[in-house]
Amino acid sequence: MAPSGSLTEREALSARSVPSMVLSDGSSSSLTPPPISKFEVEPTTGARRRFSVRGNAIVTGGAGTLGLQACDALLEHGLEGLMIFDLDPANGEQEITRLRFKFPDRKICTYAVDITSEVAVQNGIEETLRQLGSVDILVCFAGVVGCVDALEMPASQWRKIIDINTTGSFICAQAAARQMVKQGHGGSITFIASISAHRVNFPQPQVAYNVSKAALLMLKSSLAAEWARYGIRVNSVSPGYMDTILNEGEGLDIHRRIWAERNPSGRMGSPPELTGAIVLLASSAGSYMNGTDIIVDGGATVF
Ligand SMILES: NC(=O)c1ccc[n+]([C@@H]2O[C@H](COP(=O)([O-])OP(=O)(O)OC[C@H]3O[C@@H](n4cnc5c(N)ncnc54)[C@H](O)[C@@H]3O)[C@@H](O)[C@H]2O)c1
Ligand SMILES: OC[C@@H](O)C(O)[C@H](O)CO
Repeated sequence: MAPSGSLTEREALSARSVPSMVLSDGSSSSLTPPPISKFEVEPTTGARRRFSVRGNAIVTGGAGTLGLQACDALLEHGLEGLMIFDLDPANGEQEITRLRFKFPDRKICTYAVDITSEVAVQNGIEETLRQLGSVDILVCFAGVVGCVDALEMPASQWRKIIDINTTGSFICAQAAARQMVKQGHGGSITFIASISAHRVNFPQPQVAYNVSKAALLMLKSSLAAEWARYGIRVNSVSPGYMDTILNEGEGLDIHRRIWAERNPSGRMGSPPELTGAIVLLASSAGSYMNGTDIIVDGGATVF
């Protein structure tokens, strides 16, 4: 507790002296710091839990394997309300019911939405506001993969992968950020890229997927630069090969062995192992993280 008459930490931060910058024409300009999100604890406040997640989140692809794990972890760390956007939320019905039992005091909603449609995403934002009252966090898991030799790939398949993984993530980020700007207390946006954004996959050909995820890294940096003035942080997480349905199926057994062998950790990742990075970026512990990418791959990209 601050002694009487002294400034509280937030007051001190708002009242901190604004540095003066001398411009090239000799005049001077004041640098106005962007607002600190009301959901983020100021860096020097030690008493509060640094990894607590506050406010309401939209998780796209939240009915998928990694998205569901992330929802669980965000709720575990204090998330107040959750809206899952997914093409088919029914796919995750059993797990979503389990989350409702595990966190009976939180509001957990779903909305069937194709993230490539601006109208559908905007309708989803409005439904989120009706159900939860605000949009403070967005995590974009919705994505698809396609393993096709580049010489054989029809342009329609290329377009579909780019449209969902890259353009769909942009549409969601733009709609959420517009709402965050209106609310006036910032927010956190996290894209799910991949090690495929950093390295070409081996042995499977995935040109469109690799390009779609690499584009997300530049999208993240560009939006981080544009939206920091509103207190909105934009980051990404790049998972390596995780043990999920996306990486199961006919012919993938040999791939799975190769992916494990080419990894210094000697194995694929388990879905909960991705959640630390997601919670960090959404929580007050990540309050100075903006425009960054966190690789969670067991070391696959060191080679
Ligand atoms: N599993 C991995 O090893 C791995 C590695 C790196 C990156 N990733 C990325 O993580 C994300 C999630 O992967 P996952 O393994 O959980 O896959 P998943 O298939 O289990 O989940 C993806 C979810 O996205 C939804 N979706 C697809 N298209 C959509 C659209 N147009 N609109 C709304 N929702 C849509 C699906 O219905 C599904 O629920 C993907 O973006 C994927 O590229 C996964
Ligand atoms: O790079 C790994 C992932 O992005 C993805 O799971 C994989 O490439 C799908 O086959």
